[in-house]
Amino acid sequence: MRALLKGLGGEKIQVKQQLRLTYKEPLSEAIKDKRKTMSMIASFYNGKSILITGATGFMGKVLMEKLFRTSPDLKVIYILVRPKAGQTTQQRVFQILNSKLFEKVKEVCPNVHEKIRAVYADLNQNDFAISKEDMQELLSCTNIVFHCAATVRFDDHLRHAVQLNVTATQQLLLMASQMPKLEAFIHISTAFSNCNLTHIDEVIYPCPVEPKQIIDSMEWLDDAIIDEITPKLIGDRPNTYTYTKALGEMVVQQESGNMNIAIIRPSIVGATWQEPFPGWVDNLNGPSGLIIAAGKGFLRSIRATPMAVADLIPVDTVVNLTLAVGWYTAVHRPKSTLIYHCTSGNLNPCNWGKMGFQVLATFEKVPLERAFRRPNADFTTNTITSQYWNAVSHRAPAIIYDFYLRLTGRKPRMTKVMNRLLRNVSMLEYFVNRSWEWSTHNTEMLMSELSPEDQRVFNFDVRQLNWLEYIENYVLGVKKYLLKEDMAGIPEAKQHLKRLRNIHYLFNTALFLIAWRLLIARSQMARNVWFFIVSFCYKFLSYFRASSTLKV
Ligand SMILES: CCCCCCCCCCCCCCCCCCCCCCCCCC(=O)SCCNC(=O)CCNC(=O)[C@H](O)C(C)(C)COP(=O)(O)OP(=O)(O)OC[C@H]1O[C@@H](n2cnc3c(N)ncnc32)[C@H](O)[C@@H]1OP(=O)(O)O
Ligand SMILES: NC(=O)C1=CN([C@@H]2O[C@H](COP(=O)(O)OP(=O)(O)OC[C@H]3O[C@@H](n4cnc5c(N)ncnc54)[C@H](OP(=O)(O)O)[C@@H]3O)[C@@H](O)[C@H]2O)C=CC1
Repeated sequence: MRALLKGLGGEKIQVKQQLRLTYKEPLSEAIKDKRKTMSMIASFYNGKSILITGATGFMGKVLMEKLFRTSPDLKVIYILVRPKAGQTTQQRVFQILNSKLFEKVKEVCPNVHEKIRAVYADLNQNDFAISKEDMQELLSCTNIVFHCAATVRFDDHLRHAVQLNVTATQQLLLMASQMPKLEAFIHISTAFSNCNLTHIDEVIYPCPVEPKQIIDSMEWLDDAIIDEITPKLIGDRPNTYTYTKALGEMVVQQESGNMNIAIIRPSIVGATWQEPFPGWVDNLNGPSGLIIAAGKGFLRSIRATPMAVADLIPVDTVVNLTLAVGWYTAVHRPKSTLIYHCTSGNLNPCNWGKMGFQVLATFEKVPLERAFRRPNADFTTNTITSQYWNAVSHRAPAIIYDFYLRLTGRKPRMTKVMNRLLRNVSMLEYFVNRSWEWSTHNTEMLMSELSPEDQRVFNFDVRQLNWLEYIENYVLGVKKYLLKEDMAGIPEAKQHLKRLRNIHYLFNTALFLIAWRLLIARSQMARNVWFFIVSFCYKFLSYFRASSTLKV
């Protein structure tokens, strides 16, 4: 019962008073009734002080938005922000609050700017470079911590990846352990932290070298030695990102003390499915960059296994699960650190073939503006054909285009762009040629613990996801929110694609004629074939003309 009342959070006192005044029936019945009509999770966050790291990131923004929209009476959200790209922390917050993503929030929570407190912090620094006063406030007031900040770059130097994904996590846990009002600490990891395995359970798998040893060694090893030992340390993982996220989980386990901690492991996080509106996305990570590259006609072929599971998960689904986990961890206080897989493959699988097909089908209807070539990408499954297509469909057109730019007195750039794209694609290939299985017992258990209202408001049931619709909205979202293209430009974009098609036909015909001309100039055999074809056509035409004259 206490847990239940705690779960009612901000409305706790109000509900108690109401019950005392009006009812004489047992409390449990009344609360059961209340459960049916109100969101326990939403009311839990009302009145709370919440600390979010990584709030300026893709997932962090959606997390804040949902919190403000569903729990407008929350006390404050502290966000750890650093200045970036010439913007102060305040300017960055201002920009986020004034973005399209936050339009609905402003209606529900008009004083949102008063409830968000940007704390200057750099997670790469000691004590995060947080001022003494700010630190004091954070330590004494915080109820819930959501740790989303990370470096998600696959090619990050091990030193930097360890600093952010391991050391900063350790420091944040140390901070959290000094928060007297802390109710839950939620750590966002990745489903790919153990991508060296094919079946992944909801447990922490230890890495051979202890995180503490890695953290210590990063302090005295120089970059050259780190570069040399990196492949040995990461072992059969594909990059420093997945390796350091696995170390981060070990740190969480080791430093958990008696805090209520949970770990969430999302798979490939994509655009929003439903909330606050479908298709919202604002960065190039995961599939988004490749969707643009395909839509603009740069990407024509990718080495991928069409039948491999595309374990995409919409960002709003991840956020709903995260908030439900925050509530459950604080209210039910599980004895051990629970791990929640936020994946789609085992409940509602989609494969890369289906996804690629739907991406191209959407571009047929809604093309991107100023494409380099027509969107016409395909999957290849082996390295040799992939290299062939890279040469023919990627590098050759780039070289020809650069030649054209030079001829017209402009600076060549396409070869550089193409090389960068191919490098990026090669880093993602590991993930599109394999399938994984994640067990989801904890996530399913949590779903069954939610009231019908919570299941609706904090929906993380991916079985309800219609992939074709989702992918179409994703592509539209990439066009609208990421590339900021106007839908009014679609007829012009279609016209541009028609021109590109005509140029393509013209180019191919010219290429064929030139090749043929060169061939017949050099080979007697080609000349004989040519004369045979010409005389055959001539005879056929003469016969056709003669027979049609006879009929008349
Ligand atoms: C049958 C028909 C078939 C048809 C077929 C059709 C096929 C066609 C259909 C195609 C779709 C279907 C297939 C999809 C496959 C998807 C696979 C996804 C797998 C993902 C697995 C993820 C698993 C793990 C999940 C996780 O747990 S991890 C989270 C995910 N993590 C990542 O996904 C990081 C990856 N990326 C990097 O690691 C770095 O990106 C790196 C790569 C090193 C590059 O690095 P670099 O070359 O430096 O390039 P960028 O830094 O990206 O920047 C470059 C420039 O863009 C700029 N720019 C960066 N941002 C932004 C931003 N916001 N806004 C604006 N600009 C930005 C930046 O300013 C810079 O501009 P500039 O400075 O040049 O002016
Ligand atoms: N996106 C995905 O596909 C997946 C993501 N995840 C996990 O989800 C979490 C969030 O990812 P996502 O939102 O996509 O990532 P983003 O790259 O969009 O966001 C990363 C956040 O971390 C912050 N950050 C990075 N370095 C520092 C620093 N030195 N000091 C302060 N803040 C810093 C960034 O701040 P700034 O804006 O200043 O750079 C940003 O707010 C991560 O833990 C990631 O591992 C897990 C699975 C898949």
